Amino acid sequence: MTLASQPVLQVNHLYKRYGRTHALQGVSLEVAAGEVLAILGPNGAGKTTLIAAILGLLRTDSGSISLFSELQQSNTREASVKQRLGVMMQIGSASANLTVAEQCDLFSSYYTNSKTVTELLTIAGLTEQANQRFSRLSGGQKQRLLFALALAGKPDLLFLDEPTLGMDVEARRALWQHIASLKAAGVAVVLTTHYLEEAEHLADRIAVLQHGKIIALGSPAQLTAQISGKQIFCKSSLTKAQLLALPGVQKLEQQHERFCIVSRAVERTVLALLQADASVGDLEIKPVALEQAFLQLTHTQEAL
Ligand SMILES: Nc1ncnc2c1ncn2[C@@H]1O[C@H](COP(=O)(O)OP(=O)(O)OP(=O)(O)O)[C@@H](O)[C@H]1O
Repeated sequence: MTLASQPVLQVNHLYKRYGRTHALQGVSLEVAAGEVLAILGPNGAGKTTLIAAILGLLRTDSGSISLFSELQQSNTREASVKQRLGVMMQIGSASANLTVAEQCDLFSSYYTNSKTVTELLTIAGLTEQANQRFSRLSGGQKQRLLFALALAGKPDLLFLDEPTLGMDVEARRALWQHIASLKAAGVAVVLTTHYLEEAEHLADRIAVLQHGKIIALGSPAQLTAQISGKQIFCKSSLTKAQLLALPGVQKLEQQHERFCIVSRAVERTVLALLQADASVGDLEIKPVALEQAFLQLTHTQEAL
């Protein structure tokens, strides 16, 4: 491995217990410069614990974390490392009484090589709201400001926890574009999201966390390829019960006038469908969506 391709973050066999709860059970992962890693997982999976451990905000039980190729102590980070990290705060942790410009000024002052207040206002799209108090902003505006503040120190490694929560579609797309340009500039990004479309759109790799373990790690295409099923879209005069009874069918949904049938034996399902209903129309077969892959992965694991 060349120096340029050294991971900016390496997590090895990380364990953390809270009393009898195993929050992290041997988590290992790496993130390279210019890579976007999405961490997905159901509530309580250990996402927040993992990110807090990486940031040095808690003492882990065992395992190791390296940042920028340097082994880190469990619950502290040197100033030189902090200068290279960007973290998007939760809305509740921002100072409600400061104005937008004051928040930008405060965050710029933490870093030796920082963006200016004007630059941060532009990133947030809040130049006109510079003198408004944080508490007066809409939910989406607050999220945009918190995103901009995370960039105040021109980070090499950026952590985004549910970055587009509460944003409308337009603001979400704009933020996605911004993340893509950071990635192109070599910034490594670790993000958590509940929007699978977001993970699919942004992430080079997705780590699926459940009960403190990584149960799947790979590109969105690799994750969906792990799932044997395919989606069959069609218009049909059969009833839902008849469609569900076709061979190989795992799941059925009605989407406007079309059905979406998830099948683990697509050829057999389609053959039986055509035999049972000669009027089938608008037939289309697609790989399963990431959402189904995610549900199947987490359910399979739950059943083990
Ligand atoms: N300070 C704590 N004390 C005790 N248990 C904790 C503490 N923090 C987290 N836990 C437990 O550890 C497990 C992992 O929690 P964590 O908050 O990391 O999950 P998460 O994936 O971030 O969940 P969510 O999506 O709901 O935010 C959960 O069972 C949680 O109850």
